[in-house]
Amino acid sequence: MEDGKPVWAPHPVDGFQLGTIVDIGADTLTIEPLNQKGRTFLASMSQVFPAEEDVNKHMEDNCSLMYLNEATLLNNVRLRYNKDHIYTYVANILIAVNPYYDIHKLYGLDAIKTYQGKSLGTLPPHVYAIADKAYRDMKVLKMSQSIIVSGESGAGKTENTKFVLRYLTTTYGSGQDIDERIVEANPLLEAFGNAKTVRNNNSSRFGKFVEIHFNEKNAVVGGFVSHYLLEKSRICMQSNDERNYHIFYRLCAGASEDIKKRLHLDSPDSFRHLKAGALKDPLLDDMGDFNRMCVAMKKIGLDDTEKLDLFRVVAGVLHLGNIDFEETGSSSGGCILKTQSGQTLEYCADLLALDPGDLRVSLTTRIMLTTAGGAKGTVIKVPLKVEQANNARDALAKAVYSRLFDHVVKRVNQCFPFETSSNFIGVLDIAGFEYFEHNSFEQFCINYCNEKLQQFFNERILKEEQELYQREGLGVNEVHYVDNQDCIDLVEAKLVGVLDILDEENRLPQPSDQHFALAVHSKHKDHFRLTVPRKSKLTIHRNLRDDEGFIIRHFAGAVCYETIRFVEKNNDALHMSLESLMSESKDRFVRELFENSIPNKDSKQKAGKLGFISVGNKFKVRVFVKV
Ligand SMILES: Nc1ncnc2c1ncn2[C@@H]1O[C@H](COP(=O)(O)OP(=O)(O)OP(=O)(O)O)[C@@H](O)[C@H]1O
Repeated sequence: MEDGKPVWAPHPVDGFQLGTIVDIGADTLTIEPLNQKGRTFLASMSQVFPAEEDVNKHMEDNCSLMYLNEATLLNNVRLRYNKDHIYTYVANILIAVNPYYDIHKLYGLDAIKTYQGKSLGTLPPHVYAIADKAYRDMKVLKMSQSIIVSGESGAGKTENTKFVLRYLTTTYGSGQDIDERIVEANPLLEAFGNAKTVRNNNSSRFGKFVEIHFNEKNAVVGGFVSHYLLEKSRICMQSNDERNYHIFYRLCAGASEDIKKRLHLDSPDSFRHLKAGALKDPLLDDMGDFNRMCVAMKKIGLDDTEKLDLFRVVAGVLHLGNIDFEETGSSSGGCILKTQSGQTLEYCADLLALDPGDLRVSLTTRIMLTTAGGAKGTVIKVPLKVEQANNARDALAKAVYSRLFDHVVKRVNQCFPFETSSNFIGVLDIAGFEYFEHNSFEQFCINYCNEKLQQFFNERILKEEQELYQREGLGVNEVHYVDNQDCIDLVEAKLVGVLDILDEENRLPQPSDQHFALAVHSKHKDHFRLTVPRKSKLTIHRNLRDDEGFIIRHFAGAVCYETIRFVEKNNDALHMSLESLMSESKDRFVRELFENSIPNKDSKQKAGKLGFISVGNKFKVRVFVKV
């Protein structure tokens, strides 16, 4: 940095501001802002960066900047964004800024044609250029390729994923309607897996990996979607200004009178699972979206019966949520259904083809199998308290809806079948690093996933590239980066990793979130990456006790996780009575949703308690085996 030349110095709102250095201290610099002469301030040396000669000139590739640092990168991206150039490269990585409006001709057919077969960098940065590079690499290297799309909620991940899919299927499709089906599958997935949140009114509440498969001639032959960690808590609870999954409101708004009658549907404010959140959003047109969704369903080959099956289960989940319980007042201490819930129970039983009596019993009692003594294997019905029955009702609603979502994904996959394929291009659309005021199990899994992606990035971009520079004797200065293996081990190591500690807790006769949090602290007392909430910089977290949470120092920052409900959220198993109730539904569609879900009978009898299916470990295996 030279005297008198502009530099970028920290700014509380804009990130950085231009100024000149007027004095140099031991570790600080005195800066005079260019637009506020005479109002100097001190800035730490490590936060002041050299600015480009011409701060108004932008580059298509950040690597072409004379000085590449955080401030010049941000300025370059901002200059370009202001001119509607939302894409910028950093070598072969693409940065995209969400414009929140349709930029004229940016994605049309002409643009698709322009990018076909063109090397990266020969045309303005574009998501199509990345898609084409993946295709050409697949063809030349004869190897499957993957594109990772990452960013915070609302950044534009899903939209860009869709552009990649559209580009590949339009450009390298086989001309059959399979190409169209791959694109048309999105509205269906979004109807069941997206919701309005405070950050995005069409937020994907699940991660997905979409594979486009190609034959030996490198033409599209089919596709396959894998999904990860649908946010189940949303089914029974939303914050004031958020909503449940789109399908619930669309069905209430758009179904014909006949269907509404058959499904006993009313307005959203008559359902407990909807009325806690925002019922409407001025930017969402539930009725129009319902009609568009039906068109998409038809295009991907769903007939009226299949459509009605989906709607029936959605309605069943809504009615289930309206069932209320009250204490019996008897010495058994159990509960019964409130009288006014009788009709709702009938509706629910009708829609899910269950025996109303069995549903009533399954919601208010829990079946236990004895494991010892003379009466080994005897069935005992344990009455549930009101709170336990509420939990059982909600657990059932979540289980039914998430099985339905699994089914939707499975059904979508049947729309673009392929027998064999030579290679695929995969697009991973998964939430970026998350840090809210309250962070729970979902944030924990997402941030663990991002920690793994960061490691992949470190290895692939920083380590391997630098090794290449060294081999070729380029004499490029070494770029230092923080190895995050210790953080990954903290989460996934066998037995002592947080995921295994949590599984261990779930297997205890009386698992508790508090015991789990304490076990995490005791197993990692002096771990650099882990500490207790009272060490947080934020008061809100400092108020948590040691048995209520932990802080993990991630690559992107420290996050305080509140461990309340970690144990519950980590268990995908339903109480045995509810599980068997569903798998004995008189309706084939409902029955099949619960097929293969009953854990091995012997293991259950051995355990003599509720089966356990680990959500955390399922997530760990599924995300990283695929990518
Ligand atoms: N390239 C784009 N052009 C125009 N609008 C866009 C573009 N990218 C995103 N948007 C707008 O921003 C909204 C949010 O984008 P998107 O749903 O892709 O975000 P996301 O990163 O996938 O968020 P989440 O993680 O919450 O699912 C879109 O519904 C769309 O209205």
